[in-house]
Amino acid sequence: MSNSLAITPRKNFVFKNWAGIYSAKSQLYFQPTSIEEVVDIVNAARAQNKTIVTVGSGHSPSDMCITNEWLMNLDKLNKVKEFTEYPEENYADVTADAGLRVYQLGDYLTERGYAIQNLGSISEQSLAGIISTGTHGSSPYHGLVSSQYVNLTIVNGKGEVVFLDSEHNPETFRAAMLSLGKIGIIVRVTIRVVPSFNIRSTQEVIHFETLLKQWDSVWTSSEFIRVWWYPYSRKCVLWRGVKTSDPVTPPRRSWWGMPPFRYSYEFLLWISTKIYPALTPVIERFIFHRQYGKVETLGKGDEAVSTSIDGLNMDCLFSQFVDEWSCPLDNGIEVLRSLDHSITQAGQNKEFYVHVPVEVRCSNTTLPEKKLFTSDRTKTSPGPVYGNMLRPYLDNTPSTCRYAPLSDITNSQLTLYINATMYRPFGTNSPIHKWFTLFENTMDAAGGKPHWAKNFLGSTSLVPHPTKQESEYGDYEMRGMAKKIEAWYGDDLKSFKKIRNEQDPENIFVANKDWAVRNGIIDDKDVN
Ligand SMILES: Cc1cc2nc3c(=O)[nH]c(=O)nc-3n(C[C@H](O)[C@H](O)[C@H](O)COP(=O)(O)OP(=O)(O)OC[C@H]3O[C@@H](n4cnc5c(N)ncnc54)[C@H](O)[C@@H]3O)c2cc1C
Ligand SMILES: O=C1O[C@H](CO)C(O)=C1O
Repeated sequence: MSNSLAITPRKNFVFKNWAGIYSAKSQLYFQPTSIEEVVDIVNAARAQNKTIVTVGSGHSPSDMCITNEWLMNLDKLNKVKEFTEYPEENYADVTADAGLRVYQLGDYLTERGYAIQNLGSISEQSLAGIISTGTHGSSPYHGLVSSQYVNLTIVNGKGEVVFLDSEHNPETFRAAMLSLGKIGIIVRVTIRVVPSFNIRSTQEVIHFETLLKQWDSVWTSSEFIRVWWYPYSRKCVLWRGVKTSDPVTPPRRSWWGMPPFRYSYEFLLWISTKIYPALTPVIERFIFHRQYGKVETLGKGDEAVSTSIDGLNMDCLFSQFVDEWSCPLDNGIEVLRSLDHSITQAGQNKEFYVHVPVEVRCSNTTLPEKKLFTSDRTKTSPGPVYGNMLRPYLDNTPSTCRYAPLSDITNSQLTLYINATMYRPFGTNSPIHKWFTLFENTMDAAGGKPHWAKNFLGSTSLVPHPTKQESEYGDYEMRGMAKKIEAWYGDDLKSFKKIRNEQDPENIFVANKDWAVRNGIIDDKDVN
């Protein structure tokens, strides 16, 4: 085991996450340029009894990447290594260093006529980070982004380079596909990609009640679909997209996309947060009308054609807290009615106000038993070409949904995601505790679980040994959900922990221990 290093780390580097909520000064900050350097750093950490957090693009909203010990980032391990086309099968596999960002891979693939199959709202993430917390987009056909990954190479806590796929170490592959950085450092990935496609989307303004009335059919009406809910306006924006080979059209006009109006919106949010919270519903209605107009447009929404990345990504506006949960889509009407009622009541009682949009999305994380036939696919064929058909142990979506072929998909196959966003105008905090607690209780009662990356709060009653009283926590401070997480994930969590202990017996990756213990991923006794 080596104690000296060829790579020179930076000292006292301060990491701040994208939202700017959390920051920490690490003792040493490494940006390795090769897998060999990653191995050397892990071995040096073992020799010096240090822990390592690997951070991707730092887009996780929570404090999960916060550490005062060693911090690693793979922005300099970012080359495409191999690109293999399978023309008979109508897909290609691309192997790249895990520090490459999603948008960088997108650019590489566009030049070769290929595209990533499905994405979330942004493309800033690293290829390792995007799978490590269970990132998803919104589609009745596609699941977690990790379902597009064919294999991973990790450097584990013993300094070993381990190749993982469905045949080699499938159980470790399941753990590493959603690992929260706790199984090993992902250094290389292979992703299955499809011929490039554009997306023809329609954007309709609909009444909230229309969404609920159409619940049974709307989610399966398009390959890509998402809803932005504006509770005080009682309106939703229904965005639906299909693959097309048609050329890109000019982008939709965006009121808040223009700098003076964007600033005005943020300023109004600041006033409502700091001076007069009861203005929040008025501001929501004002900006909704500016951005989307006053007229309902069901069936006559405005159309646009964009590249796949532009179509799937969105303008996420300002620094924000986000609390996102999944639950069975079948429970959606009940959930939305309950949230709608609570938001209205809270506003009337001046208890709390919410920011918008509340994002309502779906995914299909069911998996077929056999590889799908792909030889007859065209550039615009809907649905996934799976990279693997294994469910990550820590997949937070309902495990009871069963696979059905595309033509037979109904709401029962689908996961509902609801994302509660609270902006931080000009980087200042908004109160979130009352809203997020109500949101979490509602989603929990609907059979939900939190997205691992986000600012879920939990409660001291859910943490075995809370270090503070409830009253000592800050408004937005995560209390943790260990007891719930243990109950929800059961044997899957036990398997994850067993594999974690095998891959990282010296606890090199138990750096942000507080986050992991308060959420039941690590047992306190194992790391003391
Ligand atoms: C504006 C915005 C929009 C978003 N939109 C969506 C969305 O639409 N859908 C969705 O599901 N999520 C969304 N997210 C969440 C985001 O996709 C996840 O937080 C994702 O994990 C971030 O990737 P990253 O590269 O920034 O990873 P980081 O946030 O840096 O790290 C996340 C986790 O991955 C681990 N990790 C990073 N690199 C490695 C590595 N090489 N090896 C092992 N572990 C590693 C870290 O240790 C950490 O546990 C959004 C976030 C923001 C801020
Ligand atoms: O975490 C997320 O942020 C955006 C919303 O602004 C999004 O879609 C997430 O998911």
